[in-house]
Amino acid sequence: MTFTLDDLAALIKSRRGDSASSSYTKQLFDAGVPRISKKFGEEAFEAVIAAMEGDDKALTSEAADVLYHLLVLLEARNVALADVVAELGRRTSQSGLAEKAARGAPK
Ligand SMILES: N=c1c2ncn([C@@H]3O[C@H](COP(=O)(O)OP(=O)(O)OP(=O)(O)O)[C@@H](O)[C@H]3O)c2ncn1[C@@H]1O[C@H](COP(=O)(O)O)[C@@H](O)[C@H]1O
Repeated sequence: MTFTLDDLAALIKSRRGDSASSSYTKQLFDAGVPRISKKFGEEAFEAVIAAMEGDDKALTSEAADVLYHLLVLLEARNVALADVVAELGRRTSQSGLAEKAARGAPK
């Protein structure tokens, strides 16, 4: 079975109401949006460093950290992953229309 970002988002959501303090995710929620945002920024910076150094193994690992912390941040702000994906979908269809217009296709 394939593991998806939706699966991870659901797992993160379930940790929010968890009473187990051993959960890193729960600790992040308890620390609040500023702390989660800072972690997200740090992980993004580490991904940038890995990319600049051409270290693809490290980039893969840091990218996983980035995605995980982004999902925690979205959940903390009650922004649904589905809404982010829908926004990406809108941009894709808009760029599709722009490409057709550039080729002179009728709208
Ligand atoms: N995908 C992740 C994931 N990626 C990264 N991390 C944690 O993010 C942290 C990364 O921060 P750092 O590398 O800076 O490590 P650190 O120094 O310990 O962190 P800080 O002291 O700076 O907070 C580490 O503690 C990692 O364990 C994650 N923690 C959890 N998950 C997922 O969330 C699920 C639930 O985890 P728990 O909430 O811990 O049960 C897990 O099963 C995983 O699927």
